[in-house]
Amino acid sequence: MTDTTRAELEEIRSSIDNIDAALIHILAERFKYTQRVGRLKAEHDLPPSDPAREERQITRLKGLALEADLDPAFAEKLLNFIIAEVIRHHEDIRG
Ligand SMILES: C=C(O[C@@H]1C=C(C(=O)O)C=C[C@H]1O)C(=O)O
Repeated sequence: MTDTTRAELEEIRSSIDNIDAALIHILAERFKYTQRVGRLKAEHDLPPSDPAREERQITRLKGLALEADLDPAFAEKLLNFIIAEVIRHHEDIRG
C-alpha cells in the first residue's frame, strides 16, 4: 500500500469512527425515551409491545431509507432488532 492510499484509508476510517460514535449517542438517546415509554406503560398496565405502532414506523423508515439510498430491507431488520431490545426492556420494567 502506498503512503497516499494509507492516508486516504485513515481519513475515511476516521469519518466512519465519527459516524459510529454518533450512532451510539443517538441510540443511547433513543433508549432513554423508550425507557420513559416503558415506565409509563408499566404504570398504566399497558402491554410492552405495540404492533400497530411498529408497523407504522417500519413503513415510515423504509420510505426514508429509499429516499436516502439505503436498502429498505436493512432498515427494517435494524429497526426490528432495536425494537426487540426495547420490548425486552419494557418486559423487565413490568417485572
Ligand atoms: C417504544 C414503544 O414500545 C415498543 C417499542 C417501539 C420502538 O422501539 O419504537 C415501538 C412500539 C412498541 O412495540 C412504544 O410503544 O412507543
